[in-house]
Amino acid sequence: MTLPRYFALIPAAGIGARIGGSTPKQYVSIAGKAMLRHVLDTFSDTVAISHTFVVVSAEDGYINDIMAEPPDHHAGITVLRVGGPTRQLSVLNGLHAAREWIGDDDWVLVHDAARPGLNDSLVDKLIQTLKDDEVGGLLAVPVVDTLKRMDESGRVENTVAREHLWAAQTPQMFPYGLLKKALEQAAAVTDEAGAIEALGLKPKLVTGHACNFKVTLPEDVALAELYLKGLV
Ligand SMILES: Nc1ccn([C@@H]2O[C@H](COP(=O)(O)OP(=O)(O)OP(=O)(O)O)[C@@H](O)[C@H]2O)c(=O)n1
Ligand SMILES: C[C@](O)(CO)[C@H](O)COP(=O)(O)O
Repeated sequence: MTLPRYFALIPAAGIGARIGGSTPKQYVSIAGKAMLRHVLDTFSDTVAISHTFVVVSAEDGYINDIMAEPPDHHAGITVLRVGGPTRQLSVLNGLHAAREWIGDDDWVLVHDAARPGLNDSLVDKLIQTLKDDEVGGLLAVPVVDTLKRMDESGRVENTVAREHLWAAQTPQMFPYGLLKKALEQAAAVTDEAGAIEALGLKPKLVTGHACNFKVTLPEDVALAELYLKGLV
């Protein structure tokens, strides 16, 4: 019996509209290197990860420079120029493109290139927690703020009960065959777990960390810099 392997798949085909700027967000330099490079190095440094697939747009003009940078430990990385119009389609296109290398029972860890603060300890924690799980799961953090729903005039509609509410992070880790089927069948979802839930399954929540936040808005770059320089 062969043991399941663990593959990383990095959707990195966005344009970073909310952060602005001329450079796609995943290539913005933070603490001396591009966000995507931080992510690729984390998975390269994670012993359990057999190989990493990074999904970029067909016209991406940055990835070749990233892959050319030393140290040359990019042997375990394959660039897939199959990015789609949505994150969901970029991930699904990547799964299809990688089908020769990944078995249905192998695990796929999908991680946003926009979360450069991920570290190998969090990846190992996710793998160790889920490796015998029937479904898979995701890193997430419990909501600690009181949540308000806004009405059309910009005022509070109501307060949303925050008990049992968690903010999803990535990686989100599922068996290749299940994940591919779920994403093929799902209507528009903003994360892999949503597609799995649509099958009637319940992904497991694994506590992540604030350092693994998604760089989305301009002010997020400075915070990511602090984390990646070890200043917080
Ligand atoms: N069509 C898309 C859209 C997003 N992503 C990736 O999905 C991750 C999370 O998406 P997000 O933070 O929304 O990035 P962008 O879509 O680039 O940002 P924005 O929504 O502000 O344009 C990012 O690594 C992004 O590159 C992708 O691969 N393909
Ligand atoms: C996958 C994700 O990071 C989980 O919180 C989030 O859904 C991505 O959303 P985005 O709008 O594509 O950044």
